[in-house]
Amino acid sequence: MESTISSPISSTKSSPLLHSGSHSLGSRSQSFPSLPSLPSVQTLRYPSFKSRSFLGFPFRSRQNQPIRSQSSNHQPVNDGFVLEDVPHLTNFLPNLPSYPNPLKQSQAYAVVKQTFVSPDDVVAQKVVVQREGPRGVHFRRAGPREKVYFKSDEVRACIVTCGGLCPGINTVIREIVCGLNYMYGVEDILGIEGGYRGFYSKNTLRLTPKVVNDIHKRGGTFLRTSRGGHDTNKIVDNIQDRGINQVYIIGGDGTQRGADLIYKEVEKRGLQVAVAGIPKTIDNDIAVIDKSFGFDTAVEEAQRAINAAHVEAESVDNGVGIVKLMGRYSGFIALNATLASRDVDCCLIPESPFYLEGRGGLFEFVEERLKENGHVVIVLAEGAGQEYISGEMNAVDVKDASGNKLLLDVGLWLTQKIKDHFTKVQKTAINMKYIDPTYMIRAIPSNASDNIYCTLLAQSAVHGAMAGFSGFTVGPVNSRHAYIPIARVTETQNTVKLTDRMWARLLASTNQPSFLEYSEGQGQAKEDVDVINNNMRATL
Ligand SMILES: Nc1ncnc2c1ncn2[C@@H]1O[C@H](COP(=O)(O)OP(=O)(O)OP(=O)(O)O)[C@@H](O)[C@H]1O
Ligand SMILES: O=P(O)(O)OC[C@H]1O[C@](O)(CO)[C@@H](O)[C@@H]1O
Ligand SMILES: [Mg+2]
Repeated sequence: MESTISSPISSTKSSPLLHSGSHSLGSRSQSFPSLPSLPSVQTLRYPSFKSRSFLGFPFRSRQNQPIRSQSSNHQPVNDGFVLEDVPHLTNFLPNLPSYPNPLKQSQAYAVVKQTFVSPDDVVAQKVVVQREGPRGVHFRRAGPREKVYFKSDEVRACIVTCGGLCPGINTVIREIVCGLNYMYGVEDILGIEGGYRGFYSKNTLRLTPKVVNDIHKRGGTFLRTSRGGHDTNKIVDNIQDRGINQVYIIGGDGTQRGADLIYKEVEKRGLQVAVAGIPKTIDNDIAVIDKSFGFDTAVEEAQRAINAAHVEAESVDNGVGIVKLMGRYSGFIALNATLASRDVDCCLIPESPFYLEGRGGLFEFVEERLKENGHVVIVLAEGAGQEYISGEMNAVDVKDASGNKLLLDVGLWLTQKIKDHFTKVQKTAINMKYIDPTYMIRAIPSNASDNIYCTLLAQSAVHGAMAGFSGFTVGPVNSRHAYIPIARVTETQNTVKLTDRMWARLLASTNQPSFLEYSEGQGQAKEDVDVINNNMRATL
């Protein structure tokens, strides 16, 4: 079992260096077999010196000298190291046998200098650090391990895809199948059809490299998908009944929550089942990882819609082009598409409340741009301005089968508002072109760089499962693939931080209003401004 990172503290059973940390991960309460008496925590803080020498991270300054503390005792500045580790099957199956990794014999890895990831390799969550600051949170580096905990001919793997579509799902499916087969000689791979409910309501598909050979060229998911239908007990019963021992779960935050429950139930039942999550979401709202797959493809596709809106708007008098993009709670697609395009005058996202009337409002801005350029292009994320629309329409909350709030159409609402303002208030005719490419940007196949990214994710997930890790999500953290505890990626949602430089870059690029200005009597309701300010505070 890969326990080397843990071993320096194995002799310090009651060490204060062990802590449950701010990310104490609830029920993941098993210790590693080599550390039978460790407290039931997974988040470990290491002693500065031990961790430094043991982990082989000589802490060096730019002159290649060990960095010394400014303070009196000249200890190397190397404390505050935290490993947020993922569970391993041997946590609850301590006698599980291990085997040499068959990759040793693989022709693909024949000339690789270092076939296996060192058990000591970790990935830092923060790469911008202060010289004297704590070393911070780390995750296990993803990749093949020297030992595996499954015999290839005893593996029965399954793959399931849940939630909304996203470019690249088929590439991930393909590469899990090919990775298992070509790297580890696994032949028994099942596709679960139609999301979580497919475990107990549908027959399985047999997946081979031949069956999945071409699927990456198509959008969507070869296995189909669904929302709702997560019944942990029924799913795990089914996993058990079918003799499945590796479960690959591709999906967004909801799916990963479901995967965590599956892992916990598997652990409770003491099953030798590796549960691996592969994060998928077009909204890029999954925490910890750098970026979700398919996001770049979607942003690229969004350019076509923005370009069309711009061409239409600039070809007529007083042309107003509006493009609605996906982004339920996070405006990353709109933000990135705007920054990439340069044709956008204003970008509206859920994280940044806006207002229409009065000084600093959207109407005033549109009027100015029309005067200046004769046309204006607005990009908005579907989750933007929801509070205003539902307030005006007295809308009741409607949810989808997974419990996600169904959004009101902000694109249509804004289109109407702008039209009304110009015809009724300004008495000016405008030429409105509204484009809604929301599903078009996620239903396409992934581009080249997303395809490569998907391949890495799939192979990392396969290596992790074969190595006996379970209850993990794989993903890039500062460009290095890591195994992250599932609960860690679902505890928060990744959103655009208005206080980060990226949003400032966008404002600097479009020169749009920040909607933070309020002047009494200018039409903007005081309550709306309070909402804006509260939201701003929340992002700080
Ligand atoms: N808290 C939860 N616990 C267990 N299962 C969940 C939970 N939330 C969602 N699920 C299940 O996960 C699946 C997908 O969830 P959801 O529809 O929210 O999409 P998602 O995975 O978040 O992806 P996306 O939001 O990118 O479309 C559904 O089958 C749903 O039942
Ligand atoms: O596929 P559905 O159920 O229409 O859901 C659409 C939602 O899914 C997402 O694409 C996330 O997967 C959101 O951007 C969007 O709000
Ligand atoms: Mg989701």
